[in-house]
Amino acid sequence: MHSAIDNLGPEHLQTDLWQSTYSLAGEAYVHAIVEWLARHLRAQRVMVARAIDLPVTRVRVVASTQRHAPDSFALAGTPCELVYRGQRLVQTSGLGQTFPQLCDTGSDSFHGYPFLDDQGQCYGHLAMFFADSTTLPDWFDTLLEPITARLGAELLHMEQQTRLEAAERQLALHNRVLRLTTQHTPLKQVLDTLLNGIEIDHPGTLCSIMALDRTGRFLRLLSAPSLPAAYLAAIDGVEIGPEIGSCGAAAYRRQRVIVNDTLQHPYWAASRELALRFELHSCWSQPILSGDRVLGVFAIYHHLPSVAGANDFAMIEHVSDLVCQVLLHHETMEALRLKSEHYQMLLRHGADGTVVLDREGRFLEISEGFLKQICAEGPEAIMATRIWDWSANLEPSDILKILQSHHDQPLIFQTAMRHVDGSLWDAEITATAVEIDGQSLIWASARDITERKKLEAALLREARLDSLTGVANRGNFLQALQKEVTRARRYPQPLSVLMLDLDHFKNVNDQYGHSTGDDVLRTLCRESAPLLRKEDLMGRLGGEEFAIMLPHTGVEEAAEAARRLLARILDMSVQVPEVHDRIHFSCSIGVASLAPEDADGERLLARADKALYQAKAAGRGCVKVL
Ligand SMILES: Nc1nc2c(ncn2[C@@H]2O[C@H](COP(=O)(O)OP(=O)(O)OP(=O)(O)O)[C@@H](O)[C@H]2O)c(=O)[nH]1
Repeated sequence: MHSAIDNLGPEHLQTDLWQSTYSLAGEAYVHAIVEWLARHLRAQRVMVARAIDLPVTRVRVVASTQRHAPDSFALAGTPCELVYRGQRLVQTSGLGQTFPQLCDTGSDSFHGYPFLDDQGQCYGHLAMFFADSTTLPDWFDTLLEPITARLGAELLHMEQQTRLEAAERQLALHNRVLRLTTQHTPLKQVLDTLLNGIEIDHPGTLCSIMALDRTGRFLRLLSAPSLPAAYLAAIDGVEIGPEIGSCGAAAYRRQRVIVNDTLQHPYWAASRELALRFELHSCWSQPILSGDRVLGVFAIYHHLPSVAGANDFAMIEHVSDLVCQVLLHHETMEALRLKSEHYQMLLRHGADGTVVLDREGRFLEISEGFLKQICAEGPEAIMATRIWDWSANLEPSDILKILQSHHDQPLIFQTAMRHVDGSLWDAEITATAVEIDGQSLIWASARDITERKKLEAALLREARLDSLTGVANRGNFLQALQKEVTRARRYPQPLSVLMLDLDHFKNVNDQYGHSTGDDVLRTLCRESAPLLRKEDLMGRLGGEEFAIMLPHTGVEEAAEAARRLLARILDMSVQVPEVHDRIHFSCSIGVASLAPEDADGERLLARADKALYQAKAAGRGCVKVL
């Protein structure tokens, strides 16, 4: 059967076409042509479509006379598939037999016209379906030629327009994501924004981003705004491997893994149930790489099996590059944040007090530890002071010298510091020159060494004193005597020494016990002390033998002092616990004064010892002078 236009002349049609479309362009023109053809040819269905991607497997319907026509359809098994080989296709009858999937449509005849680009590649087509077998007259082909050329041009223009708009949207999204990233927006929010934008721009897609964890073995979910929560729970923490789904495999292989049909692909063998349950029939995964390092995986899912084309690959690569930048930025910021938190923690909670000072001694930072050390309640009042307000023994000029000197190594020194109430504490200061933000500053830590100092002093004292009696020990006494001999010679000044030895002390020990003997030694020293001047020094030379150094004292004076001391000693007594009685004791004393022939202190001491020997020989309990 011929078509309805046989009754209309080409001139009439040409005029009608011009009237129907002269003011139209773009999509409106395409729609008008489709309607015009359907009306005049009494076609069952007229449609214009364009290729979605290359190679062409699906086409998008741009205009159709069929109500509720799908947005797009797969070419396989349709007469349109043949048009995309680049040639006009006319089947005047028997369409249902040639293309069984069209049986139900009631179409018997098909006329298809390809739109070809410069390389002869078909990028769109015009299709007309007729319920009856239909042949179009040759003159109609001539009439149609400029129409198909214009349709093709409009399609190209629309395509460019669409691409331009998509590129603008992509750029806007890209900028938005980067802006959010630099504004320190939480990572999930940045990635959600990106994936939402992609899903709006690519209807039917569901996106996800997963990060490879520290072990490099497991993927952790970062963002997937549209995928079902139960599915996400199932894949969060998935281990990577050469054939573990799309994402696990992409991360492991460091290559894009495109699974067009999850129910068929071997990588999804173990997850088929999951894919079925959530109707996820395709999954394209792209590893997010920074050099050799895998940061994570970007994935796009579809509810239908979907073949990825060149445009999809370009988009996937663009998105994963962007995500890579976002993740690296986040990683850097996170590392900085941690570092700064560690420093703040050290500054706040370190046992040592820490301050940051400028080179003029002003406080820039004060740690909790330092506030505790100076017993201050808060930093406010302290910030207004200068570091030397807290030093007890350094002048501001000394401190300025330290602050302004250029030292490569930390400067460590001990100094006395003040508490807020003015009392003192000992500090060991470590001052380090640091460069912060281009400014040359001093980072100083103060350790409270008050207790350590006390301990050191006690140890020093112990090392110089006799542990039983508390008077100077032999070494300390001899050292002091030697010093005094030197001084007495230089100025010159008299100097005398008493040698003192308890009489029959062995008997005390034997009779009353060693502890009573100790008590006698302690009593002797303790009760002799008030008789000595500040500059005098008593020392225990050993056992029950003592010496007393009397600076600025001549022999007569010394003998007098010895006699006074002896009289006092004879009065001394100690309690003997067992006998409930006190016992007395006596001693002998030898006196010698520094003479020109005394080579040193020991020599002087030897002469006093000689005098002591004489006192013992003279019956004890007396003073002898040499
Ligand atoms: N309790 C006590 N006894 C000491 C200590 N050091 C030495 N002695 C005793 O002092 C006594 C000294 O005895 P001797 O050297 O015989 O002298 P002495 O008995 O005092 O006799 P003369 O010096 O000759 O009067 C000994 O019994 C020592 O054990 C001490 O730290 N504590």
